Amino acid sequence: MSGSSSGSGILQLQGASFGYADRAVVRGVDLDVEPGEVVALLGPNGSGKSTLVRGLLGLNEHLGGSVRLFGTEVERLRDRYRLGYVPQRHTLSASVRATVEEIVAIGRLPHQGWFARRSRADQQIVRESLELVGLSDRAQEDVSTLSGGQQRRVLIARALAAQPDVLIMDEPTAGIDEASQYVLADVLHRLVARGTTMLIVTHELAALRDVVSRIVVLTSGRVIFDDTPAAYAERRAADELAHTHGGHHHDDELPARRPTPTGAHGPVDHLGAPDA
Ligand SMILES: Nc1ncnc2c1ncn2[C@@H]1O[C@H](COP(=O)(O)OP(=O)(O)OP(=O)(O)O)[C@@H](O)[C@H]1O
Repeated sequence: MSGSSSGSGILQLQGASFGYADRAVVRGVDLDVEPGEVVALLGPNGSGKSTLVRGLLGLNEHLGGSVRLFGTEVERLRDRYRLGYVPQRHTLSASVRATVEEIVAIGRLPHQGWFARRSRADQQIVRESLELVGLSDRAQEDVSTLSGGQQRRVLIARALAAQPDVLIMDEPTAGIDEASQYVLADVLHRLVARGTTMLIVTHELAALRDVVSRIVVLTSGRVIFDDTPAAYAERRAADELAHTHGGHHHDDELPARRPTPTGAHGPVDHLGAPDA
């Protein structure tokens, strides 16, 4: 990860609202993300997860509150490459004729300029990015010959090649088979080991449960939960319990439902539900 920050935080949102034209979809969000945190952003369909992350990238309207990225007001941030973005459900079109390496090298453009040649250092960073996502052996292949999951990894490598200070991923595991989801989770583990700060929109928390250090839940555009995976598991267990017993009480069922106390990275068996 490159670059120094004028503030210690990566993302600092206070009462932040984002939306389209002047319709706020995400409202009053307070969120501080520190270096090294891996935050999963959960919520039902249409709750505003993509709107929030795309708002950070300046891809929709910032309608209120304060949004600071790396200590700088979002509107004044010049080095946009510091936010690495892997968009939702995006694969590389078959109409693009390019090798895996060429796609990843696009990530170096903010550093090298459009017309400059790639330096040895650029080439080394491209190689390292490919290695991190486990695609070194496919570098010279046409991207269109890769599977959906592999293409998703190419896009992660492209984002990493820009050496961002935070990696924002919108549903990195969506629409790919379960085996590929676990390969992707391995890639994310490697990034965690390097201290990469990540904000991951996901519905498939089960595949990422050992990766995330914090869970934020959005509902109808508002943050309704922000805590550790262990606290989230406890909350879900308590909700399930209330739901199961609602009104008529069966004492003999209680112990089976009691949440297990865990650490931040402890087992979080209840996290597999698709929506928060
Ligand atoms: N480009 C857009 N213009 C106008 N409204 C939009 C646009 N994109 C999304 N919305 C609206 O914003 C709301 C939140 O959508 P968003 O895609 O942020 O939710 P989400 O939580 O990411 O959903 P999903 O899990 O289905 O991806 C929805 O009502 C949606 O219709």
